[in-house]
Amino acid sequence: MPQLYIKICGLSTPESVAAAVAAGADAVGFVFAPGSPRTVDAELAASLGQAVPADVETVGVFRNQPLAEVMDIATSAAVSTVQLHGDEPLADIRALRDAGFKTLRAFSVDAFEALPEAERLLWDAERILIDAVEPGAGVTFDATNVLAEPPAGMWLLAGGLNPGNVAGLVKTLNPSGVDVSSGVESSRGVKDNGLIADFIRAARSAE
Ligand SMILES: O=C(O)c1ccccc1NCC(=O)[C@H](O)[C@H](O)COP(=O)(O)O
Repeated sequence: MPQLYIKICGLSTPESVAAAVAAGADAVGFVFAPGSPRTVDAELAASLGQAVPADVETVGVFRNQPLAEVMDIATSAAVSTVQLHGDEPLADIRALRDAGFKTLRAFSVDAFEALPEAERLLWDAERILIDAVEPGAGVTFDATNVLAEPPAGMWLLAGGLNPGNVAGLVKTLNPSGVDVSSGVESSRGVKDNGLIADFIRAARSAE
């Protein structure tokens, strides 16, 4: 079975990027969606990304921004992967892949459950992330329905994960990976390097 994919999101300092890489993260996320306490600009992300080894993905997180703006920022920041966290269509994901980016499409659990069967089958071929309704808020959601009908392809679980609950949720829901932001912070938007290491250790203990 492939190793659990672990993404640490919302990084904005060289220290937290180094902590995530040293602890064995598979991906580090930079938020480009406006209005978040974690928002960084392309220049800062590009400089943070220089310390990231090639086998660790650098993920730019966007929400309902025009595709041209996403391409422009992702290119300037030199991220390997684009995560779309709004209502973006499959066509945007395909355009980004054609442009050379790896992709990750986030759905709130509500939006995922509301997808018509035919559309859900299309998304099964993509890497997707199932999140709480408000991204980056550290809130968990009722996973009963996800458990009843989990995505068939590669999918990450997010939403209120922390070092104390991640192992249990991985064992119960069996996602391909996990994504965390608030649960590894000492205060909103401020990463705690000890919690980052604790989270990755706890997640790996469930494999
Ligand atoms: O982190 C944000 O502030 C954010 C803002 C706008 C869109 C997406 C955002 N984060 C996306 C993530 O990938 C988070 O890691 C994910 O929502 C989990 O967050 P949390 O519940 O805080 O662990």
